[in-house]
Amino acid sequence: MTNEFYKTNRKERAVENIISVEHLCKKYTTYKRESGFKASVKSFFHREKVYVDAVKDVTFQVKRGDIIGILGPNGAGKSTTIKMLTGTLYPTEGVINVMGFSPYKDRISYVRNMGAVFGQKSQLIFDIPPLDSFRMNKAIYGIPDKEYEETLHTLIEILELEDKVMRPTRVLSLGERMKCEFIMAMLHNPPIVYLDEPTIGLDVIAKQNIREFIKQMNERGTTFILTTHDLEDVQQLAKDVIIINKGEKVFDGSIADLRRNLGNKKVVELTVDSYSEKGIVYGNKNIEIRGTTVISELSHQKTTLEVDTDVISISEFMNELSSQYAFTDISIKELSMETIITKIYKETGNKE
Ligand SMILES: Nc1ncnc2c1ncn2[C@@H]1O[C@H](COP(=O)(O)OP(=O)(O)OP(=O)(O)O)[C@@H](O)[C@H]1O
Repeated sequence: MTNEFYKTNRKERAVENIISVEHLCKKYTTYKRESGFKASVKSFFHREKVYVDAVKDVTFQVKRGDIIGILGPNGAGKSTTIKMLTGTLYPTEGVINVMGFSPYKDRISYVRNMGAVFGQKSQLIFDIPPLDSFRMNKAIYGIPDKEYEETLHTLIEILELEDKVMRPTRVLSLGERMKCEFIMAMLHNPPIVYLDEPTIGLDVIAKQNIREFIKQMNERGTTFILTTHDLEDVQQLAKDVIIINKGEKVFDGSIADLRRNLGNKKVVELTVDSYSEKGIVYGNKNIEIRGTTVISELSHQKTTLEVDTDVISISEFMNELSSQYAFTDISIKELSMETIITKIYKETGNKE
């Protein structure tokens, strides 16, 4: 399977592009440093340059009102892409157009139109209550009093933070703090909000609260660009996904497209009767049903199979299975998102 295989483009919808990225590249320049005192002294006089192609010729568009998930393994170039979109890094090559702004060149006017939440970097001041940090942003963005009061009231209510925003930030839980980060990013009511790992380190309930908030804000019109390693974030939120691997875009489309591109596969979990003469023999990987492969054997009796439904229909598979083997339980599921993403990372990460 070639990388081209994944490059199905998202269908054009009859709404305007809010972000247009053309042939974006970022090359970092660093210096090689060897360890030891002698090498340190030497590097003072001569430093060998090292180039890192973090983003290579990436092109995509985002429609107003979308939630786009940017996925990729560690070091793929996601944060670099987000930093170029927010204007904190300049591209080495290529063009970014966000609502007519060039993020890096028009930084001052652009920041009024976008917000950003970085899961690993706080915008709140630790020793003062979030409310004071919010007031600081009110002043920075020049938000009129009435608008500020209304937006703040709405955000505090949706995020259920009424009794929290007056306590010092340092005493808040991670989940409460993350909700306050969202208020910081959204007080000036930006049409676009960038989220870099917004649910990192949160418990399942806090994650769910944040996801519900993002959904509500999206229904009110905010466009979100989200990078995450949490596939549940993507499944629950993202309308479309862009996958980057080794700096290159390797997929751009919906989650349904992603499944289709991998072929129509189902995962079958079988529990076999170990006492039956017809039972699948433990350790036997040669299940002789066409389009079927054993992907794992959890125990003596539990086996997981992958069935390619382009080769054999599920009813044919069931007929063959029951004529050849005895089983006591069966479940048939879609390929998990994790399996799909792992396959894509592997298949697109191996080339040089
Ligand atoms: N300032 C920098 N100087 C040199 N190389 C850098 C710099 N920042 C990032 N890189 C390199 O660029 C590549 C892409 O990094 P980036 O942080 O964009 O990846 P990522 O997809 O966000 O990864 P992760 O999921 O681990 O956060 C990596 O190889 C990284 O080591």
